[in-house]
Parts: sequence; C-alpha cells; structure tokens
Amino acid sequence: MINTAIGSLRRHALVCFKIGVEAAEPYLAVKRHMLTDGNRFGLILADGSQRYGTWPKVHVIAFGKAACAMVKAAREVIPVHLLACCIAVTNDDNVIALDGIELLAASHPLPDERGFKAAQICAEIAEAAQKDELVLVLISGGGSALLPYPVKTVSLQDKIAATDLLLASGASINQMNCVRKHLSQLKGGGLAKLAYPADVHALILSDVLGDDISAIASGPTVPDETTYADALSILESKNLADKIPANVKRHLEHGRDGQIAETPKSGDEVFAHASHTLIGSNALSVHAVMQATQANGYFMLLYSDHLRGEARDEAEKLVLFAKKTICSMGEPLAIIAGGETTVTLKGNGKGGRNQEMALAFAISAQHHNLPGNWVFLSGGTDGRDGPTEAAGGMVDSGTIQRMIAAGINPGELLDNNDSYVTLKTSHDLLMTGATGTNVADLQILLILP
Ligand SMILES: Nc1ncnc2c1ncn2[C@@H]1O[C@H](COP(=O)(O)OP(=O)(O)O)[C@@H](O)[C@H]1O
Ligand SMILES: O=C(O)[C@@H](CO)OP(=O)(O)O
Repeated sequence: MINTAIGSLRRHALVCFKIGVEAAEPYLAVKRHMLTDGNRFGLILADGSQRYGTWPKVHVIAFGKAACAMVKAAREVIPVHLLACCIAVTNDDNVIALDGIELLAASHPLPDERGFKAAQICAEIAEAAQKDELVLVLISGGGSALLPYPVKTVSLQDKIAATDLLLASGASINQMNCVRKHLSQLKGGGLAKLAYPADVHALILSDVLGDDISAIASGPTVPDETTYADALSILESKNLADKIPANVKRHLEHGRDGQIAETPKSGDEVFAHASHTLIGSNALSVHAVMQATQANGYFMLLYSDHLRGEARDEAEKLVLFAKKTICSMGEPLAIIAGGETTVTLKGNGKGGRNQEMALAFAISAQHHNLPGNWVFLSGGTDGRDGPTEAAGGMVDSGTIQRMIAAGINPGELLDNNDSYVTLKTSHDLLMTGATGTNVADLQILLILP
C-alpha cells in the first residue's frame, strides 16, 4: 500500500518529469521560436527578443532524428507565399509522412547512399539561396550520419569505413565529429559556407551533453574550432591512423600541411549572416523541471546539471547529499539533476541506467536511513531506458518493503543488473512510452521531511 503523502509525491514527480520532457519536445520547441502575423515570418531569439524578417523566400532544411516533428512545426508557421522549399532527412525509424514536405529517409548510425543523395539536395538548396533570403536549418541529433557529404577526394564508402572504425573505438561524440567535420563539405560550418551570402538561422535541439553547438550533428552552420591536426591525433590516440582508408588519411594530412583549406573558424566572413538558437537540451529540460517543482510549492535545489558516473555510485552520493540537506530543512524539498550516468554490466539481468539508479537509490536510502516520505524518479527523456520498454524507475520510501513482501532480494538483483524485473515487482517502473525527443536523463527527488 502506498500512503497518501507518498501518492501525492509520486504524482508531482511524474508531472514535473513530463514538463521536463515537454520542454524538449521538438514540434513544440520549434513553434516556441517562430512567429507570424499571417504575412510575415519571424524568429524568437535565444534572449526572447522577436525579429520579423524581410526575407522574400525561406528555404527549410531539417535533418536529424527529430526532423519530421521540427519541419511540421515550421511548415505550419511559415506563410505559404514565403516558403521556397521544405525538406526533411531522418532515419527510417522516425519517418512520419507529412503533407507538403519532401521527406527523405537515410541510415543511422552508419551513413548510406540515400543519405548521400539527401545531402546533395540539401547542399544544392543552400547554394541556390540568394542574398537576403533565409535558409532555416532545423538540426537534431543523428544529423552527422544522416547527411554524409564527403569532400571530393574521399568516397562515401571510405567515409562509412572511417565512421564504423570510430564508432567501434569508443571515441566520444566530440572526437567522432572532429574527424567527420574534416571529411565533409557540409559539417563544421560547411552548410553556412554553401549558403553564404544568404541568411542562415539554425534551430538546434541538442542531444550532446554540455551543448557544444559545433558537436551537435557536427555543427553544419557554426564555426569549427578544431583542426586537421586534431582529427589526426584523435585517430592516432585510437590506434586508427593505419586502419582508416588511405584516402581519408591522405586528405587529413594534406589539410594539416596547409594544402587544403581548414573548416571555417569564428570571425570568418561565411558566418556574417549566420545565427542559431538552442531550442531544447538537457539543461533546458532540467530548468523546466526546477521551475515546475517550485510552482508545486517545493523548496528546490539543483544537485547537478551534468550528472555522470556509475549509476549506483551516483545514487548513493545523492542519498547522502539528501540526508545532509534534510537536516537543515523543514519544508517539502525537491532535489533535481540531469545528465547521463553509465552502468558497468557485471550480471546478465535486464535493465537500464535509470532503472539501475532508481533501484540503487532505494537500497541506499534504506541503508543510510533517509528519513521522511520521499520519492525518487530517474528517467530517460526518450521514454526508453536501455533495452526495455520502461523510461526508467520511480521508487519511494515504501519500495524496499514492497520488494521484500513480494519475496525478492533487491540487493542480489541489483548485483545482477536486473533492475527491470525488480522494479516491475514493486510497481516502480516509469512507463511513458516513446516521447519523440532525446535530451538524456532527468532525476527528481521529492521529500517531505
Ligand atoms: N541490464 C542492464 N542494466 C543497466 N543498464 C543496462 C542494462 N543493459 C544495458 N544497459 C545500458 O543501457 C545503455 C543503452 O541504453 P539506451 O537507453 O538505449 O541508451 P541511449 O539513451 O544512450 O541510446 C547501455 O549503455 C548499457 O550500459
Ligand atoms: O549527429 C551527431 O553527430 C550526433 C550528435 O548530435 O548524434 P549521433 O550520436 O546520433 O551521431
């Protein structure tokens, strides 16, 4: 039985989580950053200011896993007489047929010929845009693989081979994309360069923690501060310098030796008419959750907006932090975090990093006698945690009792990375279904001391 106090904490946690997810919902996020009076089209910039344009034509290029939802919003807002073209490139899983939009499917995470053709079309649109027209670029994660447009001396097959090696090497997304930018005509500011001197504005949904704009989909519209030498040293550090196709290595070496132009850097003329707005990210979702808990009457503390580390260790640290904090608080307390933990798999159970963190939190809270009624939610904003249909877990101060009453041993199951079955038994799985967005994970701890 869940008591009424815990019941209302659980309802609040769920509502706040959903508000965090909604803050990153691609369709809504794009709509929040556009305006029209029926005749003109304008943008709402990051600082909240409104800017109506005098663009006679708007060319819309959307790519990434959220391209369909983003382009749908743009199509609904931009007056038809201004819309020159509307193209969306996404991966097979995320294709949604839309009226009036040229929709192209391509492969992710390894590029394919379809992506190459889509990239050619996008490049042609950018090049054809005239001065004083607007190229509106809607960017979401996955864009790097979906729009492969290798430099002329590197074939698509060679680029696929290089991507494959990098994916398998454990390279970070920033490292991967440093190399991809230096093999591409579109990435690392390439799209802005092609569109110049037309105006370029990008609405960017970040799937990269820390929101390095030039890493998201390899930053096609923003300056790239990395170099050919950086790309080569990344390949060397991963022992790939002699495994990548010879054409790829030669291109990077020619670049390093100054025989090929660098990717455009900040201050470069090609960015004179280029701007962007970050419209969704883990940090923005964390912020939305923080506001929601305050609106619900909680005293709110931000624990971390870049949570990283082993899920179970982070759970214990959070328990200890909460215990220390409660001592000095008499009022309802919300402790908020966002980020992406990891799980080192040791067992053969089923689960995900959020479910593992929730289970570990419940065990650790009991071990450290976390007082009062509390609820802890850890969920993936994409609604899918690991290879399960749950988004994560939501545990409370009665969770361990429910598990024991059901005859299971939570500690043993955690050791087997079996968080899914364990939380299912205590009715603590967080089930939202796929959400259509992906800005990493959110953690919400609500406490009535
Ligand atoms: N039994 C398990 N328990 C906890 N985590 C797991 C388990 N099985 C897989 N995982 C984790 O799930 C992660 C993949 O989850 P997923 O939600 O698909 O990731 P992403 O959101 O990064 O695409 C892997 O990094 C792996 O560590
Ligand atoms: O497109 C990309 O470069 C990255 C980051 O935005 O996403 P993914 O990990 O899906 O390749």
